[in-house]
Amino acid sequence: MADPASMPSTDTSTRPKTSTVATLLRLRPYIRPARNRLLASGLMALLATTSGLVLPLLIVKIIDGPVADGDTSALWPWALLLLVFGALEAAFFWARRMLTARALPRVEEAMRNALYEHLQTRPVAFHDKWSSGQLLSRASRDLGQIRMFLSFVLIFLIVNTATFVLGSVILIVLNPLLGAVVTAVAIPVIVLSIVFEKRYRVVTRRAQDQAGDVATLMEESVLGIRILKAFGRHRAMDRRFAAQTRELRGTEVRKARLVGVIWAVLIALPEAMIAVALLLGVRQVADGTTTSGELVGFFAVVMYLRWPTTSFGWLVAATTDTGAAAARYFEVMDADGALPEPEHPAEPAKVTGALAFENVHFRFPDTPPDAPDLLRGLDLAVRPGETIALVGPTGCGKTAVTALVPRLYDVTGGRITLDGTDLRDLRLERLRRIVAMAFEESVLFSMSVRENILLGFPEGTDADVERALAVAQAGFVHDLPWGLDTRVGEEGLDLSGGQRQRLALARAVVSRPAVLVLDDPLSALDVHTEAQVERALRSVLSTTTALVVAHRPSTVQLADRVALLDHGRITDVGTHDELLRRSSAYRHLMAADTSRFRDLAAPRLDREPAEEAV
Ligand SMILES: Nc1ncnc2c1ncn2[C@@H]1O[C@H](COP(=O)(O)OP(=O)(O)OP(=O)(O)O)[C@@H](O)[C@H]1O
Repeated sequence: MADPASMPSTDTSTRPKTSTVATLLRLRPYIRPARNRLLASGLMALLATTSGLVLPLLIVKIIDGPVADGDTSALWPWALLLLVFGALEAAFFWARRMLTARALPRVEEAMRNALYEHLQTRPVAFHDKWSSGQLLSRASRDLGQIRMFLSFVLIFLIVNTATFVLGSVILIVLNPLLGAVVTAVAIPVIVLSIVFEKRYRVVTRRAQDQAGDVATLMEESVLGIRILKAFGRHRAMDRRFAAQTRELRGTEVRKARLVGVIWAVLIALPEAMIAVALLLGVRQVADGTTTSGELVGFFAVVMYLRWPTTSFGWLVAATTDTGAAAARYFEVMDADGALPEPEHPAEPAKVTGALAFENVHFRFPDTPPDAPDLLRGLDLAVRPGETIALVGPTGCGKTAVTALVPRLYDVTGGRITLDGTDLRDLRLERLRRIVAMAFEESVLFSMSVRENILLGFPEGTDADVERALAVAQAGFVHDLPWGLDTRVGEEGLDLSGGQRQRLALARAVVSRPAVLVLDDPLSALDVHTEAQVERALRSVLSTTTALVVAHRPSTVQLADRVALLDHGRITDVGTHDELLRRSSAYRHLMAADTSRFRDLAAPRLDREPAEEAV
């Protein structure tokens, strides 16, 4: 469970303040494969702008030449040139788009794949801390923003700046005084953009985080829709969702206001400068210090520079949005804490399955410093082929103990050994092939039944699958519309809790693992199906070392011995009967179910198991 204080939150005040440029520069490794295309695309954009800038110069020539002389026949070559440069501008723009059209989705794909791989390799502790909505919004919205920036904003930022510089040079050459007046606009534009970027950065980051929170709530509400409906809470959730979207809207409006202000200023400033230049220019024509052709040409260039100038505010905003999106992306990518792999991994030739917990201490990473460890010197030895039931009061750490065996978490003290080898000396991949797990909550993926069962054992055959199905008493899959090929999981056929649990059990046993860890794996089964599964499971457990979290006496029956977990330690180990005799704590735990347990000691299997709805 994540501690709210340590959750990635929408509070932007505590984050390291890396500049937008520094953050964007971190995109370089991803852009590298598309670098040549991006450069070529930038070149095309520059050529397009240069071709466009030639057009006003041609107009000067036409007005001062054929138009002033009244020589219509001399007009044609100029008109043709106008056409050629106009066509060139269009062709270069087309080439620019084509160059980035294929390359940039690849950059986005590479970044998304890197993020996915990173998430897959992060330890469970990382996922405890991050909400799925925040991760989803980073993988979708933020990466989309980065692609938009690379395909459009970055190029125009460079090209518009280059156009402005080139255009300013032309203006100053055409008319130094008017050119100086018009290009002086760059100074307030730059100053205002810097001020704007600083303020906008905070707001855009807040908006992106709030969008992530909205995604989280949306996802939780969709996944938990049955619970919300059953408890009649959908209206309350509506209100909560509306409150979050209202907050997001407020931030978006603030963003829009900031953009509106800078946009208005960046339009008004050049217009004011143009008005001043126009007055001065008309006087110059009247004085005869410039020709009307030169004045028209000058203003044609000025008009050409309007978009690069006015778009600057929008481009700065989009760049800042992207800086914040990239920061959010790298926040996830920078999160480390991966379980360390051994430098010199042990390579046991044969695994017998002797599992030993030696003075194990454990606390979840986000446990407050003043809270005691969850496991406080736990000792337990499981012999090869033995099944131990782990029993204890709710919340005492049984699930935590099981999670330590496949190293979903690492012990914080002591060690766990397999055939005498510290688990941390085995490569994770090797360890997770030795240890198979079935959790109480059985998650199935949107894949076929076969793929779900062979998830951790892809080389398994249909015979392996059939054997696992028999152990898990999951023959019902053959009655599904497409048998083993039926798609289940979120996008597939809905299965009952008991059916899911049996598939999860089949997934755990299919590879005949040396060590089997089962966290209350039969909790969703009716008593008769449970008894059948137990009978079939016994054959597997006779050859496998197993640790089984048991809440019900019927599950305890599977075990050779029972370990009682209390206050972070194993307080007693023995057979069920021994513990019933000597441990009042155990008797207390089992009391509620003892009568049922006695019944199950000789289960009546002559009746048909209750049917579970598909
Ligand atoms: N990811 C986590 N981060 C922090 N604390 C956690 C996390 N998971 C569980 N806990 C806490 O650790 C304690 C032990 O949890 P655990 O699930 O191991 O207990 P359990 O004995 O399996 O309980 P139950 O019998 O109810 O399944 C609980 O107090 C729980 O709130």
